[in-house]
Amino acid sequence: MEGQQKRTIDEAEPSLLEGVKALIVDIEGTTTPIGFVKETLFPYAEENVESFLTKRYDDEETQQDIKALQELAAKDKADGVEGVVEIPKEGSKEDIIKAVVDNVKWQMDEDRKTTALKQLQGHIWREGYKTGQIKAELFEDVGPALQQIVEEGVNVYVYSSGSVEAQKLLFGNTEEGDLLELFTDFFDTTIGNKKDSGSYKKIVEKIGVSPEEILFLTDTPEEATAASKAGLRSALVARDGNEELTEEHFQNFLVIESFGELFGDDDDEDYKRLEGEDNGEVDDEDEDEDDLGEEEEEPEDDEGEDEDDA
Ligand SMILES: CSCCC(=O)C(=O)COP(=O)(O)O
Ligand SMILES: [Mg+2]
Repeated sequence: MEGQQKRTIDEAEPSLLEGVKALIVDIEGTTTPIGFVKETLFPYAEENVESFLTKRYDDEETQQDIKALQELAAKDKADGVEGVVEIPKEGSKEDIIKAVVDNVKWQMDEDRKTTALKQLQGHIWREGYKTGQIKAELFEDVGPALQQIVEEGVNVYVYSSGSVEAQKLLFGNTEEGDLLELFTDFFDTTIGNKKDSGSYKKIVEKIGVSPEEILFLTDTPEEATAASKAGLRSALVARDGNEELTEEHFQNFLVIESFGELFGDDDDEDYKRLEGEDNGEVDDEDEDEDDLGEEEEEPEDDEGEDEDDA
């Protein structure tokens, strides 16, 4: 971000959460490193899709996943989508599985965010989380910040292209433990595309507060634009490993590098306590960095105002 005109939140500014009743967070690139999604989740789905389909072919859930992928492939073909891998509606189990696997690999190569692909991926990941092969990574500021936000009475929601089941698996199996209790509800592309403002209008109706009382955090400018068009507040999250934001994005949106920047002066210190930040002035003898659930003692001297560390 060197040389870019960043509209940061300086210490004199009020909390970005001022007047916010609901916070909606994106996952990939916002709460979770893109590297974890691309280097752990996606390879797991790709490597296991064939064995998963073979083992679970007759399950009702798998048959629904296959049907959704068949319908999508037929639609892609009719729409003239380049490179689409067709899936026959009928055929032997082996032929169908082969076509589905090829279609899934093609969609994943294109990083498509289709509901049909995302549903199947979630079902494949379930096994990986259950066996402990997958543990979800979060940026270190996320858990403590969300806990603080919930304690302040703000409801927290997720809106991701990953299926609701995949979202719950992720937040239920993080390296910091099960964080599901922090979230009020989850939304995925069954409500609509994340780049379509209509999706945010539907989410506003479901949440039941006015759009201007909702803050949406995402790494994707087109999603922030769509949310803003629906009347929500939105901010971009710039993380290591994310696509570079342009000068225009910095002009049009507030950009944060850590959820710690959401807090104003008043509650910043509470957040830092939860995060377990050691500024050299805290007696941390009994501190447990991983424990998001317990109150910790007040720092003896809390005048230090460190910058965030994203
Ligand atoms: C449970 S999220 C898995 C990651 C994923 O499949 C994805 O497409 C994430 O997209 P996002 O909308 O969270 O950026
Ligand atoms: Mg994202």
